[in-house]
Amino acid sequence: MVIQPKIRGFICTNAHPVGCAEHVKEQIEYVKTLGPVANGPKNVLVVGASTGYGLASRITATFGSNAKTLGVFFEKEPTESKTGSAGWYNTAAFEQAANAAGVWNKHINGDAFTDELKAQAIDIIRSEMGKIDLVVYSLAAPRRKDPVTGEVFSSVLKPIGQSYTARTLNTTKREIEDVSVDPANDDEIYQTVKVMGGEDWERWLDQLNAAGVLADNCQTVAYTYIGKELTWPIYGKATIGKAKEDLDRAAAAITAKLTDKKGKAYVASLKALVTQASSAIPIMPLYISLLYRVMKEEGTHEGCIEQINGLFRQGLYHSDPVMDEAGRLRQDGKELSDHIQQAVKDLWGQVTTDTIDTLTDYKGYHNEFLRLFGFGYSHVDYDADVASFVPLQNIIK
Ligand SMILES: NC(=O)c1ccc[n+]([C@@H]2O[C@H](COP(=O)([O-])OP(=O)(O)OC[C@H]3O[C@@H](n4cnc5c(N)ncnc54)[C@H](O)[C@@H]3O)[C@@H](O)[C@H]2O)c1
Repeated sequence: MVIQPKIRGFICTNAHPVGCAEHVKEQIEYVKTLGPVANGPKNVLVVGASTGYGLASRITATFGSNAKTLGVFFEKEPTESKTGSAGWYNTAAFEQAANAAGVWNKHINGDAFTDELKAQAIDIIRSEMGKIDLVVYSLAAPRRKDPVTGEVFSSVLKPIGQSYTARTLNTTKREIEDVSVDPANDDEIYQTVKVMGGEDWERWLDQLNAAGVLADNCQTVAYTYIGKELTWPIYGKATIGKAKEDLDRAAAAITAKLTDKKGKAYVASLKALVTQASSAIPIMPLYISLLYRVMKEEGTHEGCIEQINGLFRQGLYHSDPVMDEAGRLRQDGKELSDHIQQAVKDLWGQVTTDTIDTLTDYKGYHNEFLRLFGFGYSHVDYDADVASFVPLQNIIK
């Protein structure tokens, strides 16, 4: 079939297998050019492994360290008549490259919040991998069913305390407009923490630890975004920020429980980037379009794969990693530097619908958004007939 992008609001509802393979290939090439990660991981579990930061983590572990990876994700399987989701096609391309390089890789497609999936992962680790020395937790999900009570929680992206009004870029209309978001109530805050906080990360580590499948000196990392004044009202000091604060609590709890094996849990703060998750956050399309413009001009722009390689090479596997006062690993220093934030703020005040293309890098933002779904690659023929069905050989049934 011929596959063209179908964009609905902030999401693209289909994906292109050939373009997704390009998206993965570029990241693999980047890791290879940097060479091996010194003392890198050997046996890695990546929860949220198919897109964004989790995919970049899996690629870095595989092609920077020859590590075995078990990837967990929630993706739509393609059929002969329907495209799959981007994460499925990304994984197909990843799997092909990892198999060709002779590096073990398997995947589980399902709900990572369930205890059944965790048990399934533990079985595979025990029978096929050996003890895990790195667990990457990179989930971005709108809902979570509590595995104990069965209650379903939903996350919201809302400010806390007062409503928030700001200029944003309406990506459907391609216009600058004001957006107002009402503050969350206590229940919405609670539910967001239940979904995006540290509870499930901790549960993963508890169950892995109880099963005896964690190696001595193992590490685990969960990803956060901290930001600054410009994004605090809708992120850092909003519902999602509350959930992310709970990661700090969970990191301390996990580290305490792993004392015997000298294990360590880290929260890593990463740069704002276009991913499926971030494009859903109000004002982020404008903030990121302005940030890209400013950081590209300065030559300091980075994508997921650059950020994760920085995290592995200067953080997780560095003998003296740079940490903030709360013990978090940071890769967001350049984004949060005063002069970059000030430049973004200045442009934010000036930009109008007519100046979107001159004052922001919306073109770059939009192209990167398309690439998340395998579109927007100049050397891929989007009029060509391609098979939508792409099987995964190494998927656990
Ligand atoms: N994008 C950013 O700007 C940014 C910045 C800093 C930190 N982060 C954080 O990084 C993490 C990953 O975000 P991302 O932007 O890469 O998101 P993403 O949407 O690209 O990836 C989410 C991943 O989670 C998986 N997933 C979602 N629900 C699942 C479920 N129920 N069970 C199993 N897998 C499930 C998806 O399949 C995918 O692999 C998040 O914690 C996010 O807050 C993102």
